[in-house]
Amino acid sequence: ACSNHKPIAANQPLSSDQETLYQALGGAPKVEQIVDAFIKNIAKDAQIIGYFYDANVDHFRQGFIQHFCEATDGPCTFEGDSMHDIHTGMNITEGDFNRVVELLVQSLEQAQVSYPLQNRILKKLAPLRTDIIKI
Ligand code: HEM
Repeated sequence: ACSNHKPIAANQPLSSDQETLYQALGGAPKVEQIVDAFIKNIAKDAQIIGYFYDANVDHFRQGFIQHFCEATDGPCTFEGDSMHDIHTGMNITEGDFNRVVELLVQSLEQAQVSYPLQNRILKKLAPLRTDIIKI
């Protein structure tokens, strides 16, 4: 009886209209796929790679995954410093910010994220612009 019912995990909402962006994307495996593609795209980009010259890639990967998870309403809390504190001092230009967003969009394409979900992600990240670029 009831074998047609999907089991409901304790941490999931009961109906799909409560689905978070994180869940719609496909959760942790998809976020990791996106972030790994993003890191490769940064590594290949002559305009941006210089910013990461002294960065610890494993630390960046963990932090970016956690931040992305929280930003998409996933079950995570970003434990790092504020976006402003992390990026201030890097003197990031508007053009370089835009380029990083482009590299992120490329990563979303590579991970086969649909356009509607891409737009929902960009909407979450757009407000961070003023925290990240140099004033
Ligand atoms: C929406 C845009 C962005 C988001 C959401 C974002 C988010 C993050 C996060 C979560 C971290 C890791 C913090 C940690 O756990 O320590 C980080 C680090 C970093 N970000 Fe961004 N970032 C953005 C844009 C940029 C841009 C435009 C640049 C440069 C052009 C940049 C350069 C860096 C660098 C170099 C680090 C590594 C710092 C280090 O570990 O030494 N970020 N960012």
